[in-house]
Amino acid sequence: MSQHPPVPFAGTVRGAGAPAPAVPPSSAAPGPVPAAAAAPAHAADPAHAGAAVLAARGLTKTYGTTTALAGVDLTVRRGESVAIMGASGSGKTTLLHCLAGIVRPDGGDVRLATAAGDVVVSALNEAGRSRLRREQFGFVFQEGLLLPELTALENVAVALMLGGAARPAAEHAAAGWLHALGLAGMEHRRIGQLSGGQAQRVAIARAQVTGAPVTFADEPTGALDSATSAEVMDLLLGATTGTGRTLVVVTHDEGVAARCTRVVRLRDGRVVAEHAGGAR
Ligand SMILES: Nc1ncnc2c1ncn2[C@@H]1O[C@H](COP(=O)(O)OP(=O)(O)OP(=O)(O)O)[C@@H](O)[C@H]1O
Repeated sequence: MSQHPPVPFAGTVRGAGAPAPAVPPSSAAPGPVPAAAAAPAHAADPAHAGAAVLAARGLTKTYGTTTALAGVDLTVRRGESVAIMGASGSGKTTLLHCLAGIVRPDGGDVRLATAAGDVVVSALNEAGRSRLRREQFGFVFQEGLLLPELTALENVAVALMLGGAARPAAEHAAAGWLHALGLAGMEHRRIGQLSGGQAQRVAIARAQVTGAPVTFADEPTGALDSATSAEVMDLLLGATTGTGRTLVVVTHDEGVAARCTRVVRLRDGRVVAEHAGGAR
């Protein structure tokens, strides 16, 4: 994993307008619910439930002489939580990065269904993929994506501000998510002043505040103890599939996979098994 340079929020391409802040899940603790907030219309639309949101066909990726992906087909449906598992080096992170438009595959393609029509993610240039990542995807990684010099509130609000939202509206929406995820009172702490589990909650809030239909998580609980890990997974699932959105999670943890609706197992860059997870 350390060899990847994931920078999901890099780039300065601006969308046509500010993204609408998403509403925290209603089951979460009451809080200052963001005004005029709504997830994208298609995110929880029953008419779209179960429809393919991401489809990868024949994905290949090599690094020098190392084959990371050797022809992967994978369809992810709206509202699913898909766990990608496999031994170290089997290609999990590379697959996640290809699906999310962080790296371009050498061969095959990735298609994303959006409200505006299908997008061939793998055919976009870096600017297009950067914009897509900002508008369509949320990211919860084990490390490195929260900005340590910013507060929890600023880290969440920046996801909206990168899309053009005004600071007050972005901070209002961010506060709603932080409150919903149990971080009321910690809004103004810097990331280094939070525990690992609290920092992951900030990452979840940032991934959800834009209403992104698909969230990608890479070992989101890898650095957490088992009790905190269960809490973070509860919150991550509640914020994504709990509101009709979609989660793709790379994990070594069978406990995390058991919470998902589907498990995909990789070996040597190929899908070798696929089965329902415990959540189905
Ligand atoms: N940027 C890179 N440069 C060179 N080789 C790479 C790069 N990224 C990944 N690889 C190689 O591609 C293969 C797949 O890596 P990947 O990180 O996708 O595996 P993984 O299943 O996520 O592993 P882990 O569980 O250890 O994170 C590995 O052999 C890895 O060393």
